[in-house]
Amino acid sequence: MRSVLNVDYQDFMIIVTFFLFWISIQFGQVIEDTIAYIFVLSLGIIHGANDLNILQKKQLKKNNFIKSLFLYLLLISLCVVSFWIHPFTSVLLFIVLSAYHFGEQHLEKKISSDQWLQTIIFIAYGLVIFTLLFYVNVSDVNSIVSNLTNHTIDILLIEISFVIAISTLATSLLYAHYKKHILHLNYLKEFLYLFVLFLVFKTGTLIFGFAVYFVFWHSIPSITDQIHYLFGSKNKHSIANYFKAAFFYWLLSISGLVVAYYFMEEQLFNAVLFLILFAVTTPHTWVMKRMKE
Ligand SMILES: CC1=C(/C=C/C(C)=C/C=C/C(C)=C/C=O)C(C)(C)CCC1
Repeated sequence: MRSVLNVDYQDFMIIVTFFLFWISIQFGQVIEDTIAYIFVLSLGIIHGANDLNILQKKQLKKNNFIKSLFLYLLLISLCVVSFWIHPFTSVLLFIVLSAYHFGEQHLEKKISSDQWLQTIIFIAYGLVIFTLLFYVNVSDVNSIVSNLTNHTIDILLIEISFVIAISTLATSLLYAHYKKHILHLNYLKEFLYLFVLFLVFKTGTLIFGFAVYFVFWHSIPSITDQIHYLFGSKNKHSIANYFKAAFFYWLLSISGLVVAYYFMEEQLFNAVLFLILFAVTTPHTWVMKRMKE
């Protein structure tokens, strides 16, 4: 039943993505980026706001929760230290980690391989998304990345990564298929999803393209999984409870961002924004992995 729900959602999302593609043709940068920021700052942030509640539910015993909280904070510190030691490497690390996280959300219910093969498939899938997005927006990506790290991502690196990612994805899926590890994967539909996303990436701005994947293909399905995990059902009551529980952390994040935006110079604000994103996504990826175990 859960997988059926999931497939229905993706059929619906392809229509929403077509609509967003239309928006990206009709409107210019200001409207696209405004829409993108509204969605990222609302649903995008909220989808990570219940991490501690999920961790607490997973670790009902108090001692275990404190251990996990410690690990959660340790992961945050590691991100900060890695950015401090070598910002460019930590940007690349962040992209690979995010690729895994996107791949896990999209494919986890469709493939039942062992952990290693799943990890490879998830990273390869996520890297296909990121390399497509970065390839068609390379100059905008580099103005952000160079502002953060004083380095740029060479277009050749993006092309090579795309070829490696897509061929790894194809061969590992073929192998998983041969081993009968594929549960519900419609190759044609998956190809169509990627194609429509590519159109949005190509016609929209970088931030709009990113927001379309991040919010509609990642955050909303993740929120529905989290609601199911936290409250056991996906009715109106559970949805309201989920948003109530997330509200405090969401407000805290938004207030922090507003204060930082007004009090920091642009360059420092960008670095802080990246660092927060990195330092929140890393433990979030770990919490989601634990939730799905
Ligand atoms: C490097 C880079 C980007 C990458 C952002 C990533 C990798 C975000 C991942 C977020 C996740 C996984 C959130 C949690 O669920 C942007 C913003 C596209 C702009 C260009 C530079």
